[in-house]
Amino acid sequence: MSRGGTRGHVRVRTGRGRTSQSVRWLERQLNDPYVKKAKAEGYRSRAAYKLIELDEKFAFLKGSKRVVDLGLAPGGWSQVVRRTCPKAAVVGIDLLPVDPIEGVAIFQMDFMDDAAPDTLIEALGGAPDLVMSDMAANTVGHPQTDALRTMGLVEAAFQFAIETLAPGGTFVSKVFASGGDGKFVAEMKRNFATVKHAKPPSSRKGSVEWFVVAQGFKGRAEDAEAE
Ligand SMILES: C[S@@+](CC[C@H](N)C(=O)[O-])C[C@H]1O[C@@H](n2cnc3c(N)ncnc32)[C@H](O)[C@@H]1O
Repeated sequence: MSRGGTRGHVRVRTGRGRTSQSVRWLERQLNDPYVKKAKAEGYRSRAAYKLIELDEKFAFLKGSKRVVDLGLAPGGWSQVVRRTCPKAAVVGIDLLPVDPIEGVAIFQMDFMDDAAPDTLIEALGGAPDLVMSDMAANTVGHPQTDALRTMGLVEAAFQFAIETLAPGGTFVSKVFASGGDGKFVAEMKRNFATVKHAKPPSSRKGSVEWFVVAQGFKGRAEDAEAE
């Protein structure tokens, strides 16, 4: 390993001078200021700063009482929620195992499993006021397929949000490119008072990820009829 260039960036060299994909990933991690910041501040992932920056812009975390974290591994977003709202009940789900986080009920299961929504809501003990999804499908290296697979997760997360959120609640989700087709955006606008897209500074420029922040859930018609 040697230091190259005038900025003191770490360069990782492979034996034959060929830079493999994993070496490029390692080089990027070593040089990433958000990775260093996360380590210094005790966050498990640089992703934590995406939520922090979105909250600085849209102010949805403070006052949250029940929060769902979809695709939580390794746990940066849940840590941010717990630090901002220490009294909030938080439930998270991921395909991967996650080390315990105080105050967070963690489920290792597929969110697409039919039992997932009820499992999460039962553990939360009531309607969430914030549903967050940072889920991303494993990439297969074909950009259009990768985007479609992740948008499938986004749509499932959105469906879950509108079926479970308390009125006035917030849905925050990673989306690919500009956030799906016009029909999907229209559906979000029909259900929330405001729908905004943002790319926080910590989201890598080369990444096609964006975030949608939908605030002021209008509630379900059937709930209004039941009152
Ligand atoms: C970008 S990471 C989340 C990072 C996290 N927000 C943090 O702050 O540490 C995306 C996660 O989505 C999870 N994921 C993808 N598909 C899923 C599914 N069907 N059910 C549950 N989790 C899923 C992946 O396993 C991965 O851990």
